[in-house]
Amino acid sequence: MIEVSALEVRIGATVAVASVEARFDAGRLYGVVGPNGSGKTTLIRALTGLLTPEAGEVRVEGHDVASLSLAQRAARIGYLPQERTIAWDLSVAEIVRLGTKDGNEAVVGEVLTQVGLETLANRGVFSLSGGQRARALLGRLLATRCPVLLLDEPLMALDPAWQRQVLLILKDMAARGHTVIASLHDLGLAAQFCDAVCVMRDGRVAAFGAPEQAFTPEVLAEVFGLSGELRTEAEGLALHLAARPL
Ligand SMILES: Nc1ncnc2c1ncn2[C@@H]1O[C@H](COP(=O)(O)OP(=O)(O)OP(=O)(O)O)[C@@H](O)[C@H]1O
Repeated sequence: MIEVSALEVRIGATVAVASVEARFDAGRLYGVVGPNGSGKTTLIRALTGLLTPEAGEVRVEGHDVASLSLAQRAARIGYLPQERTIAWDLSVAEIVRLGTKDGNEAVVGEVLTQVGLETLANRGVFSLSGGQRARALLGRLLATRCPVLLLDEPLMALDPAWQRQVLLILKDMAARGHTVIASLHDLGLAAQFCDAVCVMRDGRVAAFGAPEQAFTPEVLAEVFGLSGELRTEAEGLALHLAARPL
């Protein structure tokens, strides 16, 4: 569980996150959404403790994240950064193994299957496609088995089937009791898969709650500049957006 109170983060002269109050419960998948520059990455980095806030507090599993050592944070928080950089040409299995605490081969095998890379386990990551590399890094995160999983744009570079597959994996991790928070740009997928969404606008939380409560026509218009509505259909929630931005 993560509790955020009165959080303000400045980057240089920019107030990137302001007055954020939020609670992210274990066992749920949260989507952090918002236009470019609205503060999603900054919020996620503040939740990891990598950014020191100007004001406010982030409590992870009951502990002020700022008071935790790096090792204590690493035991509690798994983080997939937006930059998918890998410095060395390790094999896919070695990348996933880096996420485990003790090189647990059963976990490595399970995760390789989850991210669909079991047949590429021995391939060097430099020879992978962009989406395969993204899935290898996701595998490293999943292998941590940390109670809190923070993912910055985990669907970036993935094809439509894998975007859905990854959201199903994240839902499954939430069902296993993890607190899962992912920044997402696809509002339709966020509505379909997330238990709750945190809508960011200019560094502030514009709406927070179940997709059907947060994605109102007003929020879609005012925050995203889009005309649309969320409908409940046989398949679940479906977001219908007009082709043209407002
Ligand atoms: N290193 C930096 N120096 C100055 N300003 C920054 C820096 N990093 C971020 N910002 C500013 O902080 C604000 C929030 O940025 P952030 O990256 O958190 O947005 P975001 O919602 O993740 O955007 P995107 O959807 O484009 O990834 C923006 O106004 C951005 O320009």
